[in-house]
Amino acid sequence: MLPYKFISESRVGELLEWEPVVDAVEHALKSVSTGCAFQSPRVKIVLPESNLLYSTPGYLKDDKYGALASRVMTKFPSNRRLQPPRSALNANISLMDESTGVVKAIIQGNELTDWRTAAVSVVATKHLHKEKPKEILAIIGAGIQGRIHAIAFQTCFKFREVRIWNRTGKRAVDLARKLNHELKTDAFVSCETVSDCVKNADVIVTAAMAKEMLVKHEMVKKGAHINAISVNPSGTDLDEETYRISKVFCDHWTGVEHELQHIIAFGAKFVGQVGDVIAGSVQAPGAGETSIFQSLGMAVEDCALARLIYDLDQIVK
Ligand SMILES: NC(=O)C1=CN([C@@H]2O[C@H](COP(=O)(O)OP(=O)(O)OC[C@H]3O[C@@H](n4cnc5c(N)ncnc54)[C@H](OP(=O)(O)O)[C@@H]3O)[C@@H](O)[C@H]2O)C=CC1
Ligand SMILES: O=C(O)C1=NCCCC1
Repeated sequence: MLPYKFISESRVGELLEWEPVVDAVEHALKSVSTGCAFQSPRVKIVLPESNLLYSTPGYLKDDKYGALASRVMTKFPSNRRLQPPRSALNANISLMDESTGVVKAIIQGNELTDWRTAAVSVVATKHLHKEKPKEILAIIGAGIQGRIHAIAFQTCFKFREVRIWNRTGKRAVDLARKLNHELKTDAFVSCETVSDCVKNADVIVTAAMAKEMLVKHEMVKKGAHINAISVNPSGTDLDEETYRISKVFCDHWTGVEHELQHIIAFGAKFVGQVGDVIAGSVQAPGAGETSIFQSLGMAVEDCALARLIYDLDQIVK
């Protein structure tokens, strides 16, 4: 018998639903603005063959989603070429008792990472693109994050049209077809060019990990909101001018200082954390202002989800 609970990927998948996940990450995002988030910048170790090991410990002080947790994640990009292919990112979370520090659960963390990242983009869009049109969504990248963002956004906002572009075009075509079938809709369409995908979109998600700047400022509608998900110190999915002309928001300042110097060097001005807008200390972008949420991911988001999963595992049979 293990001295802690083990919660597998499949159990996590059974337990999660969008409404509570969005609520949990909204608490986590707000906590950075209210003194309830205790976390450090992400620790990253470069392994042979440029593989990566990340560690993100944190403590979220919150009645509903408070938790002490630490995530260990690896990024082995060549996993996608294995037979059968495996996810490039693999994560596990240890959840500790808040009064003793003793580990009470190990949670497999890939589903958690996918859901929380998409839910964070949903919350950023809700607060930074408030009362603005949400008719057309453009998704750049049909990998794991592209897919989960498509599902989360369609569940939470119901866009009239969800366009998907991917470097390997067939993956976008297949994803659009599969999602139309699974969600019983015809809203999902694939696009052959980035420009066709982004044109007139109200909201854009970039999750392509690209080395080239795929989205150019002239493609982006004035007043659109962009969720830039990719975490890539050597490149961005958006061009420099898009950063310069937009109001740029982050999840946490320490992450910006630590990991986003290349974007600051473009002349991007970070105006606040999403949590500052939720807490009311920074204004949301106005009508006609284009906004970017530059997502990095942070420990307190994992804390909130680990707590939600642990609590649900106790009550859902
Ligand atoms: N902000 C956060 O909290 C999180 C961020 N991430 C980041 O999100 C990004 C996507 O992750 P994930 O979906 O899991 O990865 P996947 O490996 O599942 O998908 C990668 C996607 O990027 C595309 N791509 C790779 N290289 C290029 C290129 N040079 N030009 C254009 N497209 C390219 C791939 O296209 P193709 O199919 O043609 O290969 C594919 O669509 C990563 O940068 C990851 O680090 C992930 C989790 C959390
Ligand atoms: O989920 C996170 O946090 C990630 N961190 C760095 C790389 C991509 C995912």
